Amino acid sequence: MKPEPSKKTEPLPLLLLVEDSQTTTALLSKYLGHTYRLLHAKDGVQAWDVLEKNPDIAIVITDIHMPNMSGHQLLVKIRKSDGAHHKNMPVIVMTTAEDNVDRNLAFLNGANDFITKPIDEMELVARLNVHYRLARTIRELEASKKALAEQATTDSLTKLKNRRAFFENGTKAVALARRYVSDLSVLLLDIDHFKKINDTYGHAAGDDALMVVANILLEMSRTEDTVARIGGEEFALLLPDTNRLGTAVLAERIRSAIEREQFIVGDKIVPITVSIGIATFGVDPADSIDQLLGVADNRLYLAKNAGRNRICVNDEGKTTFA
Ligand SMILES: Nc1nc2c(ncn2[C@@H]2O[C@H](COP(=O)(O)OP(=O)(O)OP(=O)(O)O)[C@@H](O)[C@H]2O)c(=O)[nH]1
Repeated sequence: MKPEPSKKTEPLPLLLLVEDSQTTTALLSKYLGHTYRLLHAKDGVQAWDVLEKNPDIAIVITDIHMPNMSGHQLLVKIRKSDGAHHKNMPVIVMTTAEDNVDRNLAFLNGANDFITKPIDEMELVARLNVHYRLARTIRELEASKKALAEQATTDSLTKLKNRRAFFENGTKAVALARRYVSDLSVLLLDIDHFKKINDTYGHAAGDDALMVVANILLEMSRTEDTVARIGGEEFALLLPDTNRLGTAVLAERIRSAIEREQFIVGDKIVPITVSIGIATFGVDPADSIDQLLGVADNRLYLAKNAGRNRICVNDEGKTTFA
């Protein structure tokens, strides 16, 4: 009846027993000591303290009537807590067989199950195991859900945000900038003659070059910016609270940092340069993230046509606002 740990080396799960009677505590310790590592608290107040200090507690079994803080009050506190871990903790209450009022109240307060006193060892272990396994499965499902959501918005090569995440964040950012009349800019960057890097040094070297550019972009941006790879050798930055002057300064800083980077393939230093177009919401004729990126794309095209390795900040092909 042991709760099968998922790996052989995994320690026994941690169980918090909340009980003021020494006799019951001794009995349950005897029943459960082989299958769980036990922590003990004499009332709800102590139990809460132990829970706060031990985030790896996997399951709680609690008496109802205790001094200071009852099992009911403890349950309410657990279910109302901020951390998802406590909130979803399996809690089993101990009641007497005839105590259906307490039992029903415990369920209303968020208990997962109950066990009646006098306690039957087999039943106790079986019920604990069911709830332990269920909670573990839920945790695993939640972790894979989180990982899948992360994957859906991440570029697999550079680990930057992907095109989808850029447009999702961009749509929200445009709505915020419109509502609060705040600054919002985009910066669109394309590696120059990237095909030549691939053709001359191979696809793996091309991938390395993409990583180099990605890392420079991450280093030079703020945490609230979205840095995305939105195409093969095309990157876009979403810059909240950044006006067109600030964006032009950042664009030039990025261009020059990439130009200075010593990108080495084998024993050769391979120069990488980029062309950049920028656009600003509320200044340029754009009502949506698609249109904003469209304006930046036209300017990127102007930068390419003007000879590459340059930024373009307006429709006249200027490189600065000076
Ligand atoms: N290594 C590598 N290459 C890629 C990846 N995605 C797209 N590419 C290549 O990127 C190149 C893009 O070439 P082009 O669109 O002609 O542009 P370019 O050579 O950068 O020329 P300009 O943009 O005009 O300066 C193509 O050779 C694609 O095969 C990738 O993930 N890894």
